[in-house]
Amino acid sequence: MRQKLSVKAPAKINLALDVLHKRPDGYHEVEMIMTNVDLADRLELTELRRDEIILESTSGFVPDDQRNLAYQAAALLKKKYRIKQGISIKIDKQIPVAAGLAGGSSDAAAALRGLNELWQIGLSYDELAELGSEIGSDVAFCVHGGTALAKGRGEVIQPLDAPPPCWVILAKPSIGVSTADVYRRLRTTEMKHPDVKGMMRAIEEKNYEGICHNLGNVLEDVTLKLHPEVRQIKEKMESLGADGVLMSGSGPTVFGLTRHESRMQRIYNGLRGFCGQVYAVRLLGEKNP
Ligand SMILES: C[C@](O)(CO)[C@H](O)COP(=O)(O)OP(=O)(O)OC[C@H]1O[C@@H](n2ccc(N)nc2=O)[C@H](O)[C@@H]1O
Ligand SMILES: Nc1ncnc2c1ncn2[C@@H]1O[C@H](COP(=O)(O)OP(=O)(O)OP(=O)(O)O)[C@@H](O)[C@H]1O
Repeated sequence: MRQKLSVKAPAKINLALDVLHKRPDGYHEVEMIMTNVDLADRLELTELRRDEIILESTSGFVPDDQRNLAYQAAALLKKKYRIKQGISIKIDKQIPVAAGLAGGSSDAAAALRGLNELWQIGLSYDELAELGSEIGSDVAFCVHGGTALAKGRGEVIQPLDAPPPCWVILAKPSIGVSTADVYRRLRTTEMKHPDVKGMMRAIEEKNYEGICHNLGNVLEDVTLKLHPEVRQIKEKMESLGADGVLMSGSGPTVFGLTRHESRMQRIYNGLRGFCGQVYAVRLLGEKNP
């Protein structure tokens, strides 16, 4: 019987994103607080007799070859651990692409976790995260999942407690944003830094109001200037009564927080039709099993 495994790949949002400086290697030194939400892709991994990697996805927007980050994860493990078995990766894509929600990174991380188990390689999450950061800066967080402070270029992970439960409304306009372009346009001397320590304290104290108060992302201004429709979505979400509103990552997805189901419904309904894709999901916040 061929071995099969199904792995979940949840999206992330950045509750806080600060950039300290640009590094000599071209990356930016960051301090970010990331957490998972229950919008997820699902990867079905099936062993193949032939030594090859086959990738399919339900989305027309993602590559199905070595450009796919989940393909790169499988290729990396095969090369490093001299795995001779082939693998079929089927991605049921639910996370919008190029959205600031780390869809590709989470698929890569899920492939690493799943193949580590399927091929019985025996790596720890720390080891998988280190490998994953060769693929992208967000992959390390996605290997661990849950809620974490990420430093370095995003690959140095310090786990945090889960924030208190709440609804997260995600709104993505019908544009894609290039992360590299947003970082390139960032002027590190003109930034309003978010209070990352304040956010960590609020999470530790399970202080929902404190979390809403400390939301901040230095990349937001860059993307808002490039795409005024992102600002319109922010303003709309605020006027519909979200307690805190912020752009995730390099955007363009904007998220809003509320604890009340009736208000979640109001925000969700108010945004549908106004904006490309809208989701109402829960904060996950807990680490991957
Ligand atoms: C915006 C965030 O998603 C927030 O979580 C991440 O910082 C970006 O993570 P990512 O998409 O996994 O990023 P990568 O694929 O590693 O890098 C894409 C590009 O973004 C820029 N980049 C990324 C991370 C970082 N700390 N500094 C950077 O300057 C680099 O130009 C890089 O070429
Ligand atoms: N499995 C994948 N899922 C989505 N995109 C992928 C995948 N593999 C490669 N890509 C490519 O990566 C690019 C960015 O996609 P992704 O959805 O990961 O962006 P993102 O949500 O902005 O990521 P981040 O928040 O980490 O910056 C897309 O243009 C896509 O072509």
